[in-house]
Amino acid sequence: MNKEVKAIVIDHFMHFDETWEFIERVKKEWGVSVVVKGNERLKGHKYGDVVKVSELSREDREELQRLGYNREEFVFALNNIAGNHLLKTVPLKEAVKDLKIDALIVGVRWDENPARASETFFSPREDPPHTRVHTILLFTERDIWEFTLGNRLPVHPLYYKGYRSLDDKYETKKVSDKPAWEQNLENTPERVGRAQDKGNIMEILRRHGYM
Ligand SMILES: Nc1ncnc2c1ncn2[C@@H]1O[C@H](COP(=O)(O)OS(=O)(=O)O)[C@@H](OP(=O)(O)O)[C@H]1O
Repeated sequence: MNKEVKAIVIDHFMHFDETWEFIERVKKEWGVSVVVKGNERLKGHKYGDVVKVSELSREDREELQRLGYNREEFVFALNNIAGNHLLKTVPLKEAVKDLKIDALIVGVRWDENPARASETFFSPREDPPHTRVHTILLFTERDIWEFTLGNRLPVHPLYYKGYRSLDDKYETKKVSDKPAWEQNLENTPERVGRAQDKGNIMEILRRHGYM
């Protein structure tokens, strides 16, 4: 892999241990250069803590204002708009800015969520200015597994254990005892084990820079 190409991992402080082990393994085996970026201003909070907006840094308060969030508190978790935005989108935007990234390749797909269904392959963004490059928009979940297993690509160990779509360790649920690729991919929802997909959270988050 070209050493100039960097992979960015957004650390929302709630990844599974297996996710970090997997990242280390891929780094070593594939020689991928990985940059880890989190919202360090929020480090130290624990999952479920109630965070007061008035105690946030100016940057984070401004981010919540832009989002139209006007409550006084939010829960430190990914299942709500404020927590998710500050822990994922904000560090992502800061990484794009700090690393002076022109093009960010993101693995979102049309069929994952209605909020992603009209995404384009090259998607210009303003805050900060860059282009999102969505190379696998047209893949189905089945296509992903056929490509991954067919080419013997490394597989995150939790997919063997019945998880179907992975995010944080507190709220991502295992949905079967079968490996992800042996599940009924065509007739059951891929992201049912994901808290942040409830309601229209994803749509609002995406308007503000979410993946
Ligand atoms: N923590 C973190 N760090 C860096 N990049 C990330 C992260 N989470 C999601 N992504 C990117 O978003 C793509 C879609 O994955 P998900 O649908 O699981 O994302 S999300 O959690 O709803 O954003 C995902 O594509 P894949 O890596 O192909 O799954 C990534 O490009």
